[in-house]
Amino acid sequence: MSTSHAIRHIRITPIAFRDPPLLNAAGIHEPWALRSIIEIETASGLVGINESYGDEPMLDALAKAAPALVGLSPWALNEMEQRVAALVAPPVQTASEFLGQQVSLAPGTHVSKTVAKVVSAFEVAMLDLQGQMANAPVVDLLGGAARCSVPFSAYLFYKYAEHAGQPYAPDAWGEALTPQQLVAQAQRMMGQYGFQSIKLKAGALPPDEEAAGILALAKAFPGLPLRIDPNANWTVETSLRIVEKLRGVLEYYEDPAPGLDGMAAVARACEVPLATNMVVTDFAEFRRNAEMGCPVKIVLSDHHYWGGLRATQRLSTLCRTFDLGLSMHSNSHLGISLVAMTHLCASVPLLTYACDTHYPWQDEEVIEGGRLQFEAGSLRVPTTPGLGVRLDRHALARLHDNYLHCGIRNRDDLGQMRKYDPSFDGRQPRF
Ligand SMILES: O=C([O-])[C@@H](O)[C@@H](O)[C@H](O)[C@@H](O)C(=O)[O-]
Ligand SMILES: [Mg+2]
Repeated sequence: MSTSHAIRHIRITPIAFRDPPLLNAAGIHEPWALRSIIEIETASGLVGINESYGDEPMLDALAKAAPALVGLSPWALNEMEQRVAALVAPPVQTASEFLGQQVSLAPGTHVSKTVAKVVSAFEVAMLDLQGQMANAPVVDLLGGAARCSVPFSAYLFYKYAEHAGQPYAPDAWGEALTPQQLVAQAQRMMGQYGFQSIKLKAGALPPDEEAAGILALAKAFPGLPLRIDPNANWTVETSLRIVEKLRGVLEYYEDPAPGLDGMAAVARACEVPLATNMVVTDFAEFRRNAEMGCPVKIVLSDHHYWGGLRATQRLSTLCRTFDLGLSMHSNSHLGISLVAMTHLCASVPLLTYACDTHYPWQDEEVIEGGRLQFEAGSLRVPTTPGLGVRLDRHALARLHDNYLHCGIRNRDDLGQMRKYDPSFDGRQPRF
């Protein structure tokens, strides 16, 4: 075997895993959630792994960018970023070309977001390789642990008992459409994971019903920090009316109204700090929030689309400079994403709130040893080299087979909701 650690081969494997019928502002989760598993292999036979989005545009972008890595050292993250940007982004136009066209190449547009996602997908796998080579956990490559475990929050959803068409047996969580069912869901999740704070995904039922849900949770879990996230499905007026009902109860108010202007209008009349994973999603949007006097006070980052673990560390420095809070957003994911997030959060001194995770909603895994174990709502930061988790190849083959047969290639919560209610129009803000 060669002693060179140059990157020789990149494998991208799309997978699908069971996902419950969770309601949100867009509609409802489909029976299968998609992810991609990234493997970067060196000439010496080491394999660095990662997990990212698995929709078709992401798979196309990963495939387009993968050749850029061949021959690179796993340490060459800056070079990787440049090569990926050159392959995924179109060539930069001159000012005169730009002025003559109706196109926007400003940061924050679709292309720069795609570059950030691809860079992140490769960066984490390269950090995993670096850790194996240096015999150090990823958190040490990021400057060392500021905490030895990372707190997560219970992430509650309104949900149906089963998927339309019943593609497999119903999940164990049952229906949650009333305050009582929501409290039962929370009790079950807290009992299993020991979380110390609660987030409710809102924007699905009429807002007063969702406010009643939060008030029932406040009564059932006195003193526990609570958050609500309607994903911008409420008007400014509704947002202000509901936050008044929830006076004294919320830790923060996540994306109540659409757009940074909508959030600013809510912020002007509301004392609860606003958090977002919708209107500050890249550095250009961060700048706009700062220029507006920071109506958003808490940035919910996500290394999968902010450009990786190091980019999120840079974001944390900015948050500290502007006196903003920082925590983490989540989508349906498995253990590799969770462990990458854990290394990152351990390395960021400024982590002001427990992070989101969809993990309790998944019952499948792609890593050896099965599901990661929480202690009192927190995950211990691995101390073994790299990410500290390895691919279970049998599980990978099974989840890839799910992908081949599930028939889903892009997430479509709106289309899925129309299977239950053909008149559902997905209009936003709906309330
Ligand atoms: O999984 C969902 O339904 C969530 O609504 C997700 O898509 C959001 O991106 C996310 O969890 C959020 O906090 O907005
Ligand atoms: Mg959110």
